[in-house]
Amino acid sequence: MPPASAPLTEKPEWHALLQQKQQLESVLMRDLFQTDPKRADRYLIKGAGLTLDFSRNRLTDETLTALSDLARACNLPQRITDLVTGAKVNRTENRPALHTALRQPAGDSVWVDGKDIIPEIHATQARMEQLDQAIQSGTKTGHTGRAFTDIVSIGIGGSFLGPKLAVEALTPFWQGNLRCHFVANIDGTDIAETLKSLNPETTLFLVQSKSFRTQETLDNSLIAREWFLTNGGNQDAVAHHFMAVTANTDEAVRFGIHPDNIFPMWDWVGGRYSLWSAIGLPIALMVGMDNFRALLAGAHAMDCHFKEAPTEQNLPVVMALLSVWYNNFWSAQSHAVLPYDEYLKHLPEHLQQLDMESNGKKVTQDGAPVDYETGPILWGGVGANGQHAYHQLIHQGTRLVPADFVIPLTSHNPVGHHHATLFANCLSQARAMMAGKTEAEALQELIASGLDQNAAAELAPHKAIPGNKPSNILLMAKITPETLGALVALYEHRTFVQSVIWDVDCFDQWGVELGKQMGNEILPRLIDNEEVGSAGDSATDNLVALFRSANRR
Ligand SMILES: O=P(O)(O)OC[C@H]1O[C@](O)(CO)[C@@H](O)[C@@H]1O
Repeated sequence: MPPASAPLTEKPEWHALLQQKQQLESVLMRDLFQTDPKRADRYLIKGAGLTLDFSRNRLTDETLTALSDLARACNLPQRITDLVTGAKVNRTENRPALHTALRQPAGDSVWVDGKDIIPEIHATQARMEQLDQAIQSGTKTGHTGRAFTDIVSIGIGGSFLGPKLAVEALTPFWQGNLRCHFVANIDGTDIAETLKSLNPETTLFLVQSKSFRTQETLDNSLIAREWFLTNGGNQDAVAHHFMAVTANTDEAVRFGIHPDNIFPMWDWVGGRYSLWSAIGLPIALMVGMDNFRALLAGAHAMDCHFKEAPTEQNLPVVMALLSVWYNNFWSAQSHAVLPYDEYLKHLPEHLQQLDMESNGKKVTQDGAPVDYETGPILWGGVGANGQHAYHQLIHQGTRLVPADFVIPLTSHNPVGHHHATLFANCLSQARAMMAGKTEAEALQELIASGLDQNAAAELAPHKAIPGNKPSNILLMAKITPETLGALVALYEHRTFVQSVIWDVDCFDQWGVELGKQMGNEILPRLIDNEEVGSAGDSATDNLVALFRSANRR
């Protein structure tokens, strides 16, 4: 028998799954439902306020057991313990990844380099609460004494996507009359358009950057400060209007942020896992600290479920194993996330960074090239709009696109029959993907509608839908801080479990760095007045020349 550390594709559990795939190739899900009336019940699992219906997948109990065996063979239980106890799971950066600690209650202990980090996390939350209360009560105002009306969060990547998702998703919980704006892009339009509607006297800027070295964030913050100074502000007043969240306090102070206005981040929090830290300030200020704590509590409930639930009842583990199943055994190239809730419209964007920056890797933890596919392309958008766009490809295209439908049972906006209609749309899409329509059924329908045999036979192949397309449905009672926290934590753990199976470091992102480095080399060639040498290739040089002539001053 190969040792436990055998490469993934040499493990017997991998081969068992290859056999499963062969057995299931000609099996139709619609038949599985027909022969097993308990299928829907068996594949409905719950945790942390979320319900996962994974019955519409190409699997049987045997497959599920084989997937669980693979997880055990990859040491998943130990790897989960390592994650939550602060082992250095980010091996290439020699760091723990302790986003779970950010949502642990006071009184718990998690140790990093001999120091319990929980007290510092809660002290930071207390500072966030003070700021929230001071803004709400009017004791913290702009430099002229006027109450803040607008918050501008300047950050990108993980310092942007998570807070933006949560602020939008929790719109029904917004307090007071504060408005929140996000600026991320280095396209000047982003900051310019945002500033147009703002009054410098009543605007608070949050510079959000773990490293405080990210060009987009620093350049946008400089423009914001310049705008503030040229529109009635002054150097002393900057301290009233600019705050930062960063792990690099020295740089933030050098930039001009007052030390009292800096909230800490820690190198043991990955950017894309950071909305639970002070990077979540825009959320806390918009929905209040009680709701922010409820968000943390929802995520913590999912952490407990993740640590404690048996593999086949464990929501993130099952979802991750299903992703591996389709990615590695059925050649699915992508995965769709389809939130059937307007408030969750930014979920796919956040998950794109979470999943693709984490698992877009091509070497194992030991640096050996993988001989299997790793992270799929994650995409999606809000339902039912997608039904009138890309669902056609899911139903009748040549590619296999497993999908997650995410839908609350009740709506914050119960207008007319809208929510029932939305729910019906969601169920019908999942059912159509699963059951499809055979050519014989299409033919029968066409003849019944009055078409003659020949015309019906001609049309039937176009109307036949193959079905057998897998999907999950994730439900929650309503979108609340708790259920949102659980949902986002669920996907974080799903991402981690996939990385454990694929044996990749899901907490680094070296690929992003090369583009940043090259960008820094190209920029002077675009803006310096004197002649510049080659950027290294003629294609880049040609376009540098075009840009220079178009922007000659
Ligand atoms: O918070 P920072 O340091 O500005 O980084 C922003 C983002 O840039 C990245 O390093 C690369 O995109 C992300 O991982 C991170 O969330």
